Amino acid sequence: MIELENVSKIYGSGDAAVHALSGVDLHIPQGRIHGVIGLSGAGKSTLIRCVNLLERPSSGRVTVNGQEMTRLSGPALNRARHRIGMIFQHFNLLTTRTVFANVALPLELMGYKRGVIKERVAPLLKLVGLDDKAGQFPAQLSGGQKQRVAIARALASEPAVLLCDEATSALDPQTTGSILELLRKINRDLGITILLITHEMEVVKSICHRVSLISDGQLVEDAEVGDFFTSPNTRLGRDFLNDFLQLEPPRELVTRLEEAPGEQRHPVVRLTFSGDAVSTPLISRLARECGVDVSILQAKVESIQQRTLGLMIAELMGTPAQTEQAMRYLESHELKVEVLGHVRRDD
Ligand SMILES: Nc1ncnc2c1ncn2[C@@H]1O[C@H](COP(=O)(O)OP(=O)(O)OP(=O)(O)O)[C@@H](O)[C@H]1O
Repeated sequence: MIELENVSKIYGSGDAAVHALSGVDLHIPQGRIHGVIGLSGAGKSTLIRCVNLLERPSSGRVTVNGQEMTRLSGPALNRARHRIGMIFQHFNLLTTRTVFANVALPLELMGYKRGVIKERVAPLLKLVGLDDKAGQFPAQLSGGQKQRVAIARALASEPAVLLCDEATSALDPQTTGSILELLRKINRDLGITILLITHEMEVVKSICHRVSLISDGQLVEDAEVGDFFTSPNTRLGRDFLNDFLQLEPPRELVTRLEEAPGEQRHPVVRLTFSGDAVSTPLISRLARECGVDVSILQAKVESIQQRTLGLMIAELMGTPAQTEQAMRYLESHELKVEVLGHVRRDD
């Protein structure tokens, strides 16, 4: 449905050249919601704009709806773009047009007659919950309502694919939730494939089936959302996850953490666990089987797409041999164990 093969994009040339995308491969089957997440400047906007050729890749191949976009130009490219809707962070509505006229615009440009346009726009406004706002102007709408207009406009040409460029980044959390719910409904009921870019893990967690992580123009991870949230493969992925879960050791403890282990020190660990491990009483078993006491400093359980993810920061109290055995024991039960540092035993 959406296929990027070895796509690169270089802005400028010579010393000023910026390699915004390098050798990106991405395959998104029909009917999926795929998120691309990355830090600012990683290449997210460039990637999504290469899908409908708002940016033409410097090399590589882009295929959407079975059509090789990178071979098209002029009217053929315009026709192919009608099957690809797009929404933006700042909505990009025409301020002098009413809600109805904004949604009608792509149909007017495609040469549809007024009667047909009316027939098409009315159900779209109903779908996005704005059938009572047809005569209003963008300035009279809230941010969430403006994005709903933009979604209706993007759907007017009956696209098979919807591209969302940071579509909720300008919205408050509650409005974000309602826009994500609308996108989920569009995907489910209309079967539209959605590619979205975001810097917010909450967006990925809420609606994406699969996620890619982009860093310096390269895709460094590509995983089902449940897998990404339970065991990211890269340092950057773990940073995104820890940031999202906000499970850091208490500040007071961080100042006392030392890197080196030793006879007089206890390890402080971050434990990540999912599946059966969440409901197994592993902590009490550590005491019984390894002679290690566990002081829980922070803990939380998250539910991510039918999977439960547990996180804990804990101090393991025992001799170095006992705490080492405890960590091996936890790992043998599929827990991920990260040693954050060591604190002095007599602290
Ligand atoms: N038109 C352009 N000309 C030159 N460089 C550009 C252009 N557009 C983007 N870049 C550069 O390409 C790199 C990737 O930019 P891009 O906007 O794709 O990243 P992003 O992940 O979307 O960032 P943000 O989240 O801040 O929007 C950055 O180094 C950026 O400065």
